[in-house]
Amino acid sequence: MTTPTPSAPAAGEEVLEAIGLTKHFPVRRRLRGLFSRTRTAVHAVDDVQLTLRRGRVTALVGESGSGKSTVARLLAQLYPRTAGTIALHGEPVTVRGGRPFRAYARRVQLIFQDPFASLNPVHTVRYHLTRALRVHGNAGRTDADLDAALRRLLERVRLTPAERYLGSFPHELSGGQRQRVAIARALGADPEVLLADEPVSMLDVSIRLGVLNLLRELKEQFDLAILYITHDIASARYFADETLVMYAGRLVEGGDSETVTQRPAHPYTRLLIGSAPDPDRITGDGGADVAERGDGEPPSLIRPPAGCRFHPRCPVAMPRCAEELPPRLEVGDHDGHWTACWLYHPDVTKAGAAAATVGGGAGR
Ligand SMILES: Nc1ncnc2c1ncn2[C@@H]1O[C@H](COP(=O)(O)OP(=O)(O)OP(=O)(O)O)[C@@H](O)[C@H]1O
Repeated sequence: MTTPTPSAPAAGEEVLEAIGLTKHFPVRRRLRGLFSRTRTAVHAVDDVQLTLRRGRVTALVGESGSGKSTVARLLAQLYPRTAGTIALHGEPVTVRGGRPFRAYARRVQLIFQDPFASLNPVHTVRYHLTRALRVHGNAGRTDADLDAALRRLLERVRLTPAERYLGSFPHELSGGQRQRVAIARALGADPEVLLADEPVSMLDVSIRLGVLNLLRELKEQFDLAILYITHDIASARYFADETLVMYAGRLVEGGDSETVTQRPAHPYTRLLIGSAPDPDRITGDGGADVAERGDGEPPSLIRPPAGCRFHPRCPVAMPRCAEELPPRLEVGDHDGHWTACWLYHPDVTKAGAAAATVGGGAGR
């Protein structure tokens, strides 16, 4: 793991940044469309800006299909992007396979939702961890070095005594233990960034908190920058320092987790938080799993709605919302709290204030 040195960057320092990150997946044309000039594409991610900082968890929250996993895969450089920049410590990076990819993966590791699928069933824990250590040059020179490194990794994810787990195959472990092995494997690279794509959503409710607490401890111990992808906004409040809300491929709100979850500004975030309680939730208060909510459908990402993508479902949409894309606007209640919603444009807030003065009504 990164040992703090006098020149080590301070906690909170920017590690990985996405600027205007965009991914459109081309759609294969049917015979009828072969003669048409228009190319169709799934607009999975559009113009995403985000910054991951040392020692901080950033949650990316949204319903199924909103583009969260695509953001993680783009940040991991597993997909080429359609547009935008990914910068590591301020340096734009684009890598496609080979040695540069390995060097990048040493610093930026991805953890998947399903630890069973991501671990090879025919190999033991020892094999998986040894491979990660070797690929990233952290296995040492002797067998004793390797043994010590393996033990350290398992201790870090609280799988002790190590001997009990090293010879196990994935099917011999519980879901939580498998996810801990997947986390240990990621740590084998000694990364600065962990991209955790729904790391607990496949796990039993009773063990989710344990795995999130482990990630939090690791974040603190090693000053990791963590992107936590989830559809459960309540767990974002519990676990993340900052929360970003994604709808239909675009970010619609962001700020510190307490503010975004307690004083949501965007009508979509409000809907997320106000929806029916979800029995699968990690914590008992507030928030819900939008993927399970019944009201309204996310839009087609092949022909996304003009203006604000949420306007067809929005209970307070104005004519402008269907025409113009809202920019990021300061909400004004807390430093850094922003939303992409016309309700927060100075024109609208001033008109609201005037109406409130005259009639004592109108507000957001
Ligand atoms: N390889 C691909 N080819 C074409 N379309 C894709 C591809 N991968 C994702 N998509 C589409 O991009 C959109 C965003 O998908 P993505 O998996 O990123 O969403 P998500 O928010 O992570 O959803 P989930 O929580 O279900 O994983 C979806 O409409 C999806 O169908």
